[in-house]
Amino acid sequence: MTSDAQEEPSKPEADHPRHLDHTWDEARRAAFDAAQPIPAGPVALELALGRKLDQDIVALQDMPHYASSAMDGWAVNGTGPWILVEPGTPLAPHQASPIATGGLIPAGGKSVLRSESARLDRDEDGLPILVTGGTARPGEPRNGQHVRKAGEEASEGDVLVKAGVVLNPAHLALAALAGYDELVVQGKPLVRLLLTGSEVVGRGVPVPGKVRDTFGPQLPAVVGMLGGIPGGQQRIGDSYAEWLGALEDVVPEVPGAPDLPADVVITTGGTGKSGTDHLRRAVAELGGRLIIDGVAMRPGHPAVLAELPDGRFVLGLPGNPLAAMIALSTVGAPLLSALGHGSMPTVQEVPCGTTLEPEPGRTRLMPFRLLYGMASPAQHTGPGMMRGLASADGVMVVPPHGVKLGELVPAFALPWGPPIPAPPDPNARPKTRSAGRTGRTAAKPAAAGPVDWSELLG
Ligand SMILES: Nc1nc2c(c(=O)[nH]1)N[C@H]1C(S)=C(S)[C@@H](COP(=O)(O)OP(=O)(O)OC[C@H]3O[C@@H](n4cnc5c(N)ncnc54)[C@H](O)[C@@H]3O)O[C@H]1N2
Ligand code: MOO
Repeated sequence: MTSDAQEEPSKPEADHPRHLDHTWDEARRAAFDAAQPIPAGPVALELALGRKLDQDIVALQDMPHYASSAMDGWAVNGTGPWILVEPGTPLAPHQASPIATGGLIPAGGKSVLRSESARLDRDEDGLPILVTGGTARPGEPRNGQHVRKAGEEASEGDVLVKAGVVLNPAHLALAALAGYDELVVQGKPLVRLLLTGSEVVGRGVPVPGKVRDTFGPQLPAVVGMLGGIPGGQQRIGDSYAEWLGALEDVVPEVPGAPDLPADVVITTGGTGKSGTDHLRRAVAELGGRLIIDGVAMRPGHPAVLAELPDGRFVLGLPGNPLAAMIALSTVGAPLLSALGHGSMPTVQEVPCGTTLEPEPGRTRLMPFRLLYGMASPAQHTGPGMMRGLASADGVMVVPPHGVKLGELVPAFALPWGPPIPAPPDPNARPKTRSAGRTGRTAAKPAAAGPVDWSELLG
């Protein structure tokens, strides 16, 4: 937030009750525990892609539900020559009527003669008749030939897709074929974005004092990757009235967004404690409760999680771009996972490629790059930067007591990146050299311990 945006009287930090920040682990746990899985419900077919089916898709009737022609040609009864009758009229033996692919086989129709196997002729009285010809093979049309029988794909009541399946495009097509307009799927959180800051511009190269919005282009995608449904974004300036109005409005009019209340509102900016940072005050005025108010970590320290009386969660991400993504990974990922029936996002271990000195009282979240299997802190990872994260392989969770070169350090993968490879098993026996390989020079002696490669990162 810029100082020219200060409309409200300054509220000194002393006005806010002091509390102890959550540790990084506590914050994750608190966010996960605060949420109940969203119950299953019906969603329109076109919105069901990627959702987990909660109720079997059952054939509502035989599929196909009527016998139809598989070819353009003639529906016929019995053997030819056939007398022509109007399409759709019941066919007596030796009668035929024109039919198109997919057309309903008329009563009495036993088979379909393809147009290229048929020829129109005249009988001795000069009346039009249909005879086989062209490409017709002997015996064509056999009984039932080129007829798609009713119930050939499924009988009424058959299970077409079992509950628990994650719906792909073909499932949706199958459900449509079966006549469904909606499917009952497992709950998933709808997430609206409230991007704040009068200095933030949405397009072009910003002039001094203005910054280009980093959240609009990335947050909807990341919300989706973390198991949420992106539900549109609103932009407001820095006044308290705008903050309060936007949080009060349960179903704001946002172009292209669903006409539904959000489960989570993610705000960006305004998490500080100056007079121009309004998140906490707006939450309090709306009768909400703070679940997390600061995390003992860097960056992302001022992250906030609150719950409003109507059940909406408000996740307050700091305005600094990297700090926001770290806060989203720490608090948002467990929250969205819990709301969407998921488990606590995994944290694994990776060998650290450098020594990181202690920093008592806070966990450092450091984007890293893997070099020779070891995590080396990325460059350009100031709270307002994105360059380091953009090329990172994951984020190290460096404990307050630091970590030594070669030690395992907790780490998590990026929502858009591949999993972090498992560290080598220290109990695995070293591979023996093949006895057949002779005449090679001896390998260089291995380094006594791990090597700090972090200087190589540009
Ligand atoms: N006196 C103190 N000042 C600050 C403290 C502190 O403890 N005492 N904490 C710092 C930390 S840490 C962080 S993080 C930020 C939190 O800032 P806010 O959440 O209040 O956000 P703003 O002040 O509105 O903006 C901060 C920064 O981010 C830029 N910004 C905002 N929105 C966007 C966007 N959509 N795209 C790109 N950049 C954005 C904004 O221009 C500011 O530069 O507070 C520190 N200050
Ligand atoms: O969250 Mo702030 O740096 O810790 O940018």
